[in-house]
Amino acid sequence: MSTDLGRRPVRRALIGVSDKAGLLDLATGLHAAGVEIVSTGGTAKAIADAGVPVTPVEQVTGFPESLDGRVKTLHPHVHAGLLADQGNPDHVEQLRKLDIAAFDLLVVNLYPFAQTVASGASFEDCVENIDIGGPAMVRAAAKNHGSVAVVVDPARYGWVLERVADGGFEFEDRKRLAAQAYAHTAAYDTAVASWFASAYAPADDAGFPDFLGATWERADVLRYGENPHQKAALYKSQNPGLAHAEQLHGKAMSYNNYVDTDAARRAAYDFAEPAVAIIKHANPCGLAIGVDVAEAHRKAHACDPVSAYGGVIATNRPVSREAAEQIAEVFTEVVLAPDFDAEALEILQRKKNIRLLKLPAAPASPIEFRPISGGVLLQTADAIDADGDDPANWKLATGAPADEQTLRDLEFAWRSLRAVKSNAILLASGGATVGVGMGQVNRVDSSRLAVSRAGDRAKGAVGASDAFFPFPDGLEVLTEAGVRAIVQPGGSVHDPEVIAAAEKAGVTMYLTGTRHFAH
Ligand SMILES: NC(=O)c1ncn([C@@H]2O[C@H](COP(=O)(O)O)[C@@H](O)[C@H]2O)c1NC=O
Repeated sequence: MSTDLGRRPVRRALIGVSDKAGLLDLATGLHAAGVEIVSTGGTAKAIADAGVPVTPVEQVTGFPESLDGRVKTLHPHVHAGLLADQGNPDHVEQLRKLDIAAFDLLVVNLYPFAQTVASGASFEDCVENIDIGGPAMVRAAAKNHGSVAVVVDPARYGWVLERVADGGFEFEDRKRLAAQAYAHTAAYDTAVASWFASAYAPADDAGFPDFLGATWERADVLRYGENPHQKAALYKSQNPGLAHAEQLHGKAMSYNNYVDTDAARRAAYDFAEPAVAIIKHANPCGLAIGVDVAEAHRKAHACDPVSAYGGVIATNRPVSREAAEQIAEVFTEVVLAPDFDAEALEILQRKKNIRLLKLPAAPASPIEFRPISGGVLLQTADAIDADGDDPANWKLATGAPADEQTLRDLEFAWRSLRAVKSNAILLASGGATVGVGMGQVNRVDSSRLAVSRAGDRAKGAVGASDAFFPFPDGLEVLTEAGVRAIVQPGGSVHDPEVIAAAEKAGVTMYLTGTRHFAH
């Protein structure tokens, strides 16, 4: 039971920290407030070196720190001092008889396990960096939050000193600290368990581990969800990505802004050349590459200026003044970029309603998750690096080999398809989309949509299809509109008829052998 003992003064603190940042200020402040400090080896040394009195934990346990630090605090004199309920007279009496002094405050941060793994350290070094004694103390103190305040976050040290000076922690403070402490040890254990499971993932199960753990921390509560009657929040993981973007300007991001911006980020960051993606409802209404962001934006915007209104823009290069001036002319919800030139920022900041996000390019996660009811699906990410993504490996099924510019457009169209929800048909010209058909339940309708969006621009454009044409009809919609070269995976039982239709229309058609569905 955790008795509500109200505000409790801090008389005795136990400190054992791997990350020594802020330690000396904390120890100095605690000492000045009359708190007795007990510490583990390295921590005690750092405190003593700064001239602050400290009791080594060995003096409390009467046992030397041993086994290369594997046993320091794992002792009844420490754990009874952390677990005794000060509101329980029997506990207090037992401590007195055992001659054990209680702790009022525990400050711990754990061995840097995740950082050690990330550094590429050996398996043995990673194992050695699994903290055992630290989590045991944190969990003990958190359980006993009625009596003990537990601090795992160095960012809280200043607040800790304020509280100590103010007569101690309130019960509500200790409860909140305990919740944070359990979240901390849970995240730590999850990282260890996931790493271990991955290290021993059975090779005959394609390397998928038996256990998969992930933890998220709430970063924001959003105004509402996909619709105004839905509640929503943003949680961050440890992995890089949109959830970690820095917002430089504008109103708070909405749920739909996040969904669209993530789609835009994925589309734009797929290209090596300066690229701009304009996204509405998670699909591109314009995608283009150019010599710079401004040109790419002009071309992407021209694809479908009507739909681009209220869109979300992502680019893979810093936004220039010229690009910012263009963007400022169109009502835009979000602009995401690795950076913004100073003048660009000034121009866009004049727009009250635009949100500006800065997010450096980071390697895309090699694994994709999709929650389903009762579980989650995992797959390796659909990167553009399969053999079939290299035009050198494409098979010319019919027509004359494409000239250099046409081949470049086909390659652009093929790469851009990944950003389009299936069934995807994409028409492109000069490194820009000119008509996109997406999200239809058959390929003919997607073809019609792409052609109708492109209008006259379909004539002479190239076309790409994310999966094979099951019948000639979809392809014929494109060729009748004047599309002159097509790239598609091939592989339908009706390929001969599809190829014959392309031949009859006199177009060039390449088969990639690779498919890029995105549902
Ligand atoms: N084994 C133990 O009894 C033990 N007790 C505390 N620790 C950890 O030792 C670190 C502090 O050690 P030092 O003060 O020696 O730098 C902290 O990260 C703490 O979580 C321990 N180390 C690992 O398990």
